[in-house]
Amino acid sequence: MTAKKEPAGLSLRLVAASRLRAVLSGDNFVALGANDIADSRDRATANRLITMALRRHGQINFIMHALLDKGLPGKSGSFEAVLRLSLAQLVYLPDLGAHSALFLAVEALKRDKKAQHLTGLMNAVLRRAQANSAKYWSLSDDLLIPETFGDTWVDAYGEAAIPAFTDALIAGAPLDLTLKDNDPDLIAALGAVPLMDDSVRVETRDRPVEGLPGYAEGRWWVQDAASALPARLMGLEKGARVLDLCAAPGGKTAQLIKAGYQVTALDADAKRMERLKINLTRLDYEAETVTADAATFAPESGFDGVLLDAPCSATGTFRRHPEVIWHRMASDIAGRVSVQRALLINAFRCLNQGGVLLYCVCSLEPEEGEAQVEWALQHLPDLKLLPIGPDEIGGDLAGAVSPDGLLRTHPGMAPGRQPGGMDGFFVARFGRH
Ligand SMILES: C[S@@+](CC[C@H](N)C(=O)[O-])C[C@H]1O[C@@H](n2cnc3c(N)ncnc32)[C@H](O)[C@@H]1O
Repeated sequence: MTAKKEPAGLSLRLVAASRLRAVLSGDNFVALGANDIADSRDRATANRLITMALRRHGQINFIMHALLDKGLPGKSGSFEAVLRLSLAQLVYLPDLGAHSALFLAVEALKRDKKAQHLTGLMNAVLRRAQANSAKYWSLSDDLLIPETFGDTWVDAYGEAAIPAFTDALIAGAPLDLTLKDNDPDLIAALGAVPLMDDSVRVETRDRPVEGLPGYAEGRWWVQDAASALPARLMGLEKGARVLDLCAAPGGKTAQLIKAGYQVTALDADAKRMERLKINLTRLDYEAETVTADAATFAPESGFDGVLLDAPCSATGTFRRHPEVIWHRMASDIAGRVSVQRALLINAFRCLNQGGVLLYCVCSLEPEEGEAQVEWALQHLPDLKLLPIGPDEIGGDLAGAVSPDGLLRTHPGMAPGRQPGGMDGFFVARFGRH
C-alpha cells in the first residue's frame, strides 16, 4: 500500500502554525528559512501568512472575540495559531483562496492530538468569518495598536502619528543597507535608492540578502536607516578610541570603524559576539572584541567616545517585529529603564574627560528616551548635553531633532522622502566635563 499523499499546501501551514505558536508564546519572529521549508514558493507563502497574522494581530483579536462565543478553548494545542493564520488568509490574503483556508485549517487540526477534537468549531468559525470577510476587511486600523501604546504615542507624537504608524505596520519594512563605499554602479545593481549619507533602500528584491550584489565582497551591511543615525553623531577625530557597548551584531561597530576610529566592541551575549565577528570579517573590518556585561566592564584606560545602544523594549522596530507591541507590558518597560540607567552609569565611567557619550534605543517610549536624559543629567553631574544640530541629520529629517538637540525618529517618517518609514529611534549626545 502506498502512503496517502498530504493535501497540497498543508505542510507549509503546519510549519507556519508552529512558528506562529512560538511567537504567540513570547519568541521573537524570525522568518522561516530554507532549513524550515526547502521550496522557495512554499516558504514565501508561509512567511506571508505569518507576517500578515502578526501585522493584523489586533484586528484578528477583534474577529476572534466576535466569532468565539466562549472564547478560545483552553489547552487546545495549535488551535489558536491555525485559526489566526486562516483568518489572515481569509480576510487579508484573498489571493490565496478561501477554500484552502477552510480545508487546510481543518486538516492541520486533524494532525494535532491536542486540537483534533476542535475541527467542528474551526470549520464553523471560519465559515462565519468567510461570510463576514468584507466587514472584517474594513475594520478600523486603530485596532492594530494596543491601547497602552496608542495613548502614549498620541501624547508623544500627536494624533496624526497613529494612522502613519498603522500604515507602516501594515506595509512592513523595506531592506535598508549601509554601504562601505557610495558606488553608483553598486547602488544601481542593487536596484536601491539613496536615503542619506551611506544608507540606501532596496524596495523590492527577488532573492535572499546573501544573494544580492556586493554581499559576498562585503560591500555593505543590513541596517535600518534610523539605526544608522547614532554612530554618525560621534564627531571625533580619526584614530580616537571608541567603545561600542551592546554592540552585537555589529551594525554600529562597522560604522565606527568606517569612520576611522579604533573600536572596542562589547556585548554580553557570546553567540551574538560570534555573529559580530563573522560580520566584521565579511566586511574586512577589525575591532577589539570583548564579551562582558556592559554594566560592570572596567577598562584599563578610558575611551574618547562611548556609544551605548542600550537593550530596550524595541517598540520602534514594529515594522519588522509586529509582535513586540503585543508582547511588551508596562512592567517590562520599567525593568528595562533600570537596566539602561545601570549601563549609562558605567558608560560614563568608561569615558575620558572631554569624551563623547552617545545613548540610543530603538524604542518609541519616552521613559526609555527623553526621560533617561533628564535622569542622567540629574545623577551624573559631570555629564552635559551636547545638543545634536538639525543640520547634522541628512535625509530631510531635520524635523526629527527637538529644540533641545535630541534626535527622535519614528516609523511615520520618510528618510530621503522615500516611502517605507524607518525604525523608531532615540539618540542623545553627552559630553563629560
Ligand atoms: C539593540 S541590540 C544592539 C545592536 C547593535 N548595537 C548594532 O547596531 O548592531 C542590543 C544588544 O545588547 C546586548 N546586551 C543586553 N544587555 C547587555 C549587557 N548588560 N551588557 C552587554 N550587552 C548587553 C544584547 O546581547 C544585544 O546584542
